[in-house]
Parts: sequence; C-alpha cells; structure tokens
Amino acid sequence: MERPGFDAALSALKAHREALMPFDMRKAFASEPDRFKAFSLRLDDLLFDFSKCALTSETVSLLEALARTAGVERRREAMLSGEKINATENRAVLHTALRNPADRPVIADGRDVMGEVHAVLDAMATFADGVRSGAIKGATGQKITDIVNIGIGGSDLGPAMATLALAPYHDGPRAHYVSNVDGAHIADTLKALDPATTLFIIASKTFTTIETMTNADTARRWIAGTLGDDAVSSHFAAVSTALDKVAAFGIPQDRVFGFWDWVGGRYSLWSAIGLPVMIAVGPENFRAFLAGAHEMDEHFATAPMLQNLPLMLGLVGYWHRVACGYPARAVIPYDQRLSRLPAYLQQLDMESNGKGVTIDGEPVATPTGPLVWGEPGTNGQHAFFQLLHQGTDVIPVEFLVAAQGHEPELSHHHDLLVANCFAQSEALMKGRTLEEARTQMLAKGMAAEDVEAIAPHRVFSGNRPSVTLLYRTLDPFTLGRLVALYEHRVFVEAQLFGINAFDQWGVELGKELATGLLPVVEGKQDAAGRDASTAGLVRHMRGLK
Ligand SMILES: O=P(O)(O)OC[C@H]1O[C@](O)(CO)[C@@H](O)[C@@H]1O
Repeated sequence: MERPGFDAALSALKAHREALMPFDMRKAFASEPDRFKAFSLRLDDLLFDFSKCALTSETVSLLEALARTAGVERRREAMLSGEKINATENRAVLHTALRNPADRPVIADGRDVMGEVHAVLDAMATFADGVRSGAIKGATGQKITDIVNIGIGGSDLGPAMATLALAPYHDGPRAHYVSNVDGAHIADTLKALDPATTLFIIASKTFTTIETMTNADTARRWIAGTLGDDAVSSHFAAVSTALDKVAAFGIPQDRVFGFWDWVGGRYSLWSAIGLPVMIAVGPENFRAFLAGAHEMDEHFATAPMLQNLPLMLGLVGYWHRVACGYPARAVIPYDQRLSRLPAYLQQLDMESNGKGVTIDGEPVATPTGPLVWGEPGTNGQHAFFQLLHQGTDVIPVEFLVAAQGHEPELSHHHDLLVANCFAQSEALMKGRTLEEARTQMLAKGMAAEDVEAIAPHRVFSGNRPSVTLLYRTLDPFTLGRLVALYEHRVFVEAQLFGINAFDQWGVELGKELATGLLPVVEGKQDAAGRDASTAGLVRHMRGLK
C-alpha cells in the first residue's frame, strides 16, 4: 500500500525525538502552566491525560502529520463503511454495527445488516429475560441459578471481563467461564454446580475450536449423565457464526444466537457473544453498554484528530513504541472489577498488532504492537512496580480510575485508591534525585555514612511516561466507551504500522502441530521424526505417566 510522505514524516518524528532527549518532565510542568490543558482530552466526564509523557506540541504536530500520511482517517472511513479492509480474509470489519442504532443503515456485502443485528439482540433479550425470570427452566422444572460460558479467546475474555466489571449491576444467575482445555478448569467449575439448575452457553465463532468443543462434550456428558439425554436441549444454548455446526451438536434452533464473519473474535463482545453478560446484568444494562461504545464510535468517526481520544491514544502509543522504542506497555486499572481488562486487552492488542508483515505482505520496517500486560492497582504496587520505577527498561503505564466507586459506605477506600493511582503517575514522572534522597534521609536523622551508602538505592530517575483515563464511575455505559476506545486505538496503531489488525495467522502453527502431536502424546504413535527436544519431552512425559 502506497503511503506517500510517510517515511519522511517518520524520519522527522524520529529526529525530533533525538533532539528532545533528555526530556525533563519536571521542568516541562514547571515552565508550561498549561501543560495539563494542552495534553489532555475530554469526552463528557471521560478524561484522557497524556501530559505526563515526554512530548511537546511539536511532537503532537509531527504525529498528526504522520497519521495523515498513513491515511488513518481514510482507513477509518473504509472500516466504518463496510469495505473489506481485512484483506487476507476478504472480510469487512464491522463490530461497530453491533452497537449502532437500528435506524442507521450499515452496509456489508451490499446490504443493510442492521435488521439482522437488532433481531439477534432482541432474541437474546427475550432469552435472557426468560432465564432471569425463571420462565425458561431446566429439564426438571427448576429455575436456572448458574450459567457456564464455554468459549476461549474472544469467546471468553470479553464477556468474562465485562461480567466482573459490571458486578454491581449483576442481578441474574451466577456466571462462570470455562475456557482452558485443562480438565481442571471445567472440573473445578462444575464441582460447585447442580446440573438441574445449570445452563451452558457454548460460545465459538467457528464452532471448531478444540478447547471449546472438548469442554462442550464434557458438559454434555455431565448433563446427560445426571439428568438423561433428553435434558440436554434444556441446558444448552449456543453462540456462533457456524449455525450448521451448532445444529449438529444438538442445540435447538431457538437457543442459537448467530453473528457474522465481519465480526472478529476479539471484537465480538458486542454480539451474541455478550449473551452471558446480558443474562447476568439484564438487557437494559447490556444496551447501555452498547450505547457507550456507540458514543465512542461516533466520537472516533467525527472528532477532529487532535480532539479525538482513540486517535490520540493511538498516536501516543505509537510515539512510545516506535519513536521511543519502548517494548511494552502496562495497563493498570485502579479498579478491582477491571482486573480482567489487561488480559482482555492482551488479546485485543497483541492478536491484532503482533504482526511482522505489512498489508502487502512485505516485512515491516518498524516495530509493531508492544507487549501488553498488567494487573490492578493497588496490588501491582506491591509486586512489579519496583521495576516500573527503577528497572532498566522504561515501560509506559496506562492508568484507569473512576472518581466514584459503587460502595458509598466505603468511600474512604475509594479515596485511598485514587490517591494511590495519582501518586504513582506523579512518582513515575517526578522521580527523586540523589540530592533529594540525601536530604530526606538526613532530615530523618540518619548517619551521614549510611546516607551515602543507601541514597543511590533511593534514587528514582523519573521521566517515566504514563497516561491516565479518569471517568465518573464504572457503569455499563462507561465500560462500553472504554472498550471501544481501546478497540479504535488498536486500529489507529495498526494503520500507522501499516499492518492488517484483523487476521491472526500467527495462532495457526501451534494448533496444527498440537493436532499432529496428540496421537504421539497418547502413545498411539511414536515420536520418530520429531526434533530431539520434542521427542525427548514426549519420552520423559510418557515415563512419568
Ligand atoms: O470463537 P472461536 O472460533 O472458538 O475462536 C476462539 C479464539 O481463537 C482464536 O481464533 C485464536 O486461536 C481467536 O482469534 C478467537 O477469539
């Protein structure tokens, strides 16, 4: 894909970075009274602060120029209008249609898909209401108390993350998530459940994923073994794009919720893949979640580049990854209920942007997606923050925090949480000089020679970048805005990298080899012809069985 002017814009950006270093953030804040205003954006209550990054208004202008030469806005229009931008799979990318109002047409393959989208949403709502009210019962006539979603990757991480995030709104049956093919996962989950009151949702876009199919078979045997074969139809529902395969599994048509090949697995939370969330929190809250995402879509589609949250989050991400060369980013929600967000974003970001060739199949000329990881604060502070503050790698941090918690009676907890969040970004930015360390220790009455020995260990370089997303409260609408913000940010970075964010060929090889290795592991074939390491592992494992 031709990108006239891109290489020159990137060279200018890199030269600017060279010239900017060393950048002193303390001095920048001291000399620029408007720094926070200049480098933060708002969408209603949602604030994106990127002022604690080593950048200037010239950086932002150069990033803006780069985005224009990369055709980010043109590619955005192409995505939103249903062009087949997922070129290697010849598919449109229209997860935004899943949260689009019914009366605003979205065209895929020449036809408006909004009727189908809302028909599935309505069918989900009818089913969810039935399960929640007890109108839809198990085979013995008892009310469903527990739902178990069986899926993996995009058919697990999104709904699992959102169910936990929306715990204060959870008034439906308990929701459990089984993903791993490790039998421990389903065994431990089923141990506490009663088959008569359990409903399984088999969630798989392709309905071929080996982990999901294996767990689904085990679940079916669990139901049939205790309640009889005839009970299976009352205890299963399915979500998939492969409706023929679902029918073969024996799930009745009225319990099957479809979606479309223009929804990527890791972008499918808004589709019927969200069914367990809808059962947990109710259709109204689920619709508020979709509405939040739609608001972010509208903002992404229409806001000028420099006021556009996903665009700026993407540009800052690109700045850190490519111009600064940072290999990773940490996502630290100061929100216990967002504790699955980092895992969700790992798939969203790393499966999308962990690519080594451009859209045209040429080797990429710059680094692509960073390693994404994280854990909630304040827990992380007592674990890996040491490395963030004093380690030899600089890792930009993304903080997320709500102004209000859901427990007014525990507001002192929330104040502590927020204070810690803000303190961490301040500490990363400011650091502590040797002189400051010495002065503090002397003021505490330490002996001068101890001060000299210990002070170097108490120095923080500072100048470590972080961004903060701050919002009123983590309600369904805000969760929708946040997840859509991250989806579009990944898209923006992919356009800058020049890669296709919507395929995932990199997951294939391991799957193929596992299929071939199964008979070897089972002892039905020998390991002859394998490399010495793999053969040695198989032999040792068999000796231990
Ligand atoms: O929903 P499915 O088809 O079972 O796939 C599950 C996951 O597996 C992957 O294809 C990767 O192996 C993901 O992209 C996807 O979200």
